[in-house]
Amino acid sequence: MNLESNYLIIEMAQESYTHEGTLELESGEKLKGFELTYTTQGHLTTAKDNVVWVIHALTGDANVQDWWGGLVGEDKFYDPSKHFIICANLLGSCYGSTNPLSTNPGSGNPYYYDFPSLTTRDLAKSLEALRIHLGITKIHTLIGGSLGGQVALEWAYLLGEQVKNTIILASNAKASPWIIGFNESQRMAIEADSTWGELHSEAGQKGLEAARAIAMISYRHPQDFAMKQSDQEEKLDNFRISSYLRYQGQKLAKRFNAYTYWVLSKAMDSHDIGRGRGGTEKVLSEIKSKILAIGVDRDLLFLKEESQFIVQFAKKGSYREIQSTLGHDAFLIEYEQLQYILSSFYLESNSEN
Ligand SMILES: CC(=O)SCCNC(=O)CCNC(=O)[C@H](O)C(C)(C)COP(=O)(O)OP(=O)(O)OC[C@H]1O[C@@H](n2cnc3c(N)ncnc32)[C@H](O)[C@@H]1OP(=O)(O)O
Ligand SMILES: N[C@@H](CCO)C(=O)O
Repeated sequence: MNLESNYLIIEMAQESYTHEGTLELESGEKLKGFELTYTTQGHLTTAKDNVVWVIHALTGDANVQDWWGGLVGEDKFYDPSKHFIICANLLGSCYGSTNPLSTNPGSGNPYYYDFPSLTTRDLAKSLEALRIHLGITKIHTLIGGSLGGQVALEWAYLLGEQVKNTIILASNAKASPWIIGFNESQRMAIEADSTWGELHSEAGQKGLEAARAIAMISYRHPQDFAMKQSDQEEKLDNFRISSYLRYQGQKLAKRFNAYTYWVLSKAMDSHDIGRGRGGTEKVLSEIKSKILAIGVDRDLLFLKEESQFIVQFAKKGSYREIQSTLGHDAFLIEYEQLQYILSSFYLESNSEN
């Protein structure tokens, strides 16, 4: 794609990047080539200073407007008439990038259970390969929530001066035992599915439904369920929340697979920006970009204190908070607050320059 073109691209373009070389993974395993599907919107200025790179969460994809439409799009906060917006489907994810159902060049069959384990550092490394391929030398804003925030923080460390603003929503610098515990219980649900271990794309799908139901409890706050899922009539069984969680499980299983869920939830567990680099505090203090960490007051999964911890050690860090009964998922839904927080951050940031 020609990033220098003066032709104004407002429409979203979806492309695929093929990395021919071997990706050396943190585990010591190697991925012999990989593909990343990515989208771009808007056009790069001559000064190449308007790149907004968005990183999706666990089950998101490269079509950022589909899942963050209140923030990205025409006349929205990140507007393609001003910004050059890039979003790539994460390595391991099933929305067009190399994942466990892709063909293993070693065997000619899908990887299935032989797909290598990935860390957030590996995910950042694969995005770095795409950045180099696109010739992007400066990222104005790198932004992501949850798993996307973890990958963004990792990448911000690697990028050094090449990123100006890093915005981390409902995320952390190191996976907590609480998060790993939730993910482990979800993987146990997948393992308990008798089809898990079979060699086909549908293996573990019922387990995935249960995994999503468990996850939904961690993505929302009890107040949200009390408001939306309380039964009006007196009941002994068939509660509204039960139907909600079952529905959410089925909804995910229709668009996702258990293999990718396994790989990306493991990547989330692996997250520790300090590993092998002298510790979390040291690494946070070495990140060159400004960091805005946005916590959610009632996030029960990624606690707001974990966001506050990031800015406590970052050299140029600030913290803002979303107030929401939604809990963790608020970063995907509370657009008004997000716009206010982002506007005030850029205003403050620009006045310092
Ligand atoms: C191809 C793709 O989809 S790409 C990937 C899209 N997803 C992502 O990018 C990940 C990020 N997004 C998300 O996680 C989610 O979309 C969120 C958090 C933003 C919103 O979640 P939602 O499920 O839409 O919201 P919510 O929790 O309010 O649930 C609403 C759904 O539950 C249903 N529902 C609500 N209560 C009940 C109940 N008691 N029983 C059964 N169903 C119920 C609603 O009818 C609605 O169904 P619908 O999604 O078919 O319209
Ligand atoms: N609701 C998000 C996960 C929480 O970050 C998703 O499905 O990707």
